[in-house]
Amino acid sequence: MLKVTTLTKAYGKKTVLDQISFSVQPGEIIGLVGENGAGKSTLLNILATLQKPTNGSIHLHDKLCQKEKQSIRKAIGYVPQDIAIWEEFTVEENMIFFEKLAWKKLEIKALRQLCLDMALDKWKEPVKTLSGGMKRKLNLAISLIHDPTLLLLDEPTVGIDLKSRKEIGAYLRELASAQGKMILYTSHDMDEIIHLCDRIICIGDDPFYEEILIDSGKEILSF
Ligand SMILES: Nc1ncnc2c1ncn2[C@@H]1O[C@H](COP(=O)(O)OP(=O)(O)OP(=O)(O)O)[C@@H](O)[C@H]1O
Repeated sequence: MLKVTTLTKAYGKKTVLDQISFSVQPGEIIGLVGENGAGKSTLLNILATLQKPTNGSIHLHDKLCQKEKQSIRKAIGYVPQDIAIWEEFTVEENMIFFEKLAWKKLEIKALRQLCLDMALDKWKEPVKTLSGGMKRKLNLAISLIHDPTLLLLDEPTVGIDLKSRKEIGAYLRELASAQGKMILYTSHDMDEIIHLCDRIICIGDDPFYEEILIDSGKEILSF
């Protein structure tokens, strides 16, 4: 379980995240929404242990993340907004490269299966020839190499076509329900958020998001 308690982040005098508390159970997909600059990426960065909170605590599987950073990182898969893969390498070479950096080792067959699971079959193609959607799928596959229990996805489907979005959504649902992964997911696509997520966290002062989600039937937490 992930437990976030009264988490606050300030940059100088500006408080971006103010006393945020929530928990995530295995198998849950949580949507994070809010206007540009509301603090969604900041929250994901803090959960990924890449930034320190100003106050508050985060526990993952009962371990305090601020204290046990190294072991906590093994349980986290993080896909930032910007695609971070080698353009000149093939899909296969990228997967092998990142497998070498991962703490858990996987056979090539298993690496390939990770890509196939999300309908990415261009194994021998250079990444520079892939579409944006395929690159996002590869980024996601890379984040899964070490079999994390917590997946943090910052706009994983931005700018990609409906079919690829549906494929990624279906795969995330499968990861949550079949493998019990906890997924935190940001998107500006409210239909996608409503369709995919079990619960939704609205960040920021603007009530706009809460208002348009109110009829979704989903549990909404606002901060
Ligand atoms: N290193 C930093 N120093 C100072 N301010 C920062 C820093 N990083 C982010 N901010 C500010 O914190 C606020 C939240 O930024 P963040 O990127 O988390 O928002 P976001 O909700 O992810 O936005 P978007 O939807 O545009 O991706 C913004 O006002 C941003 O300018």
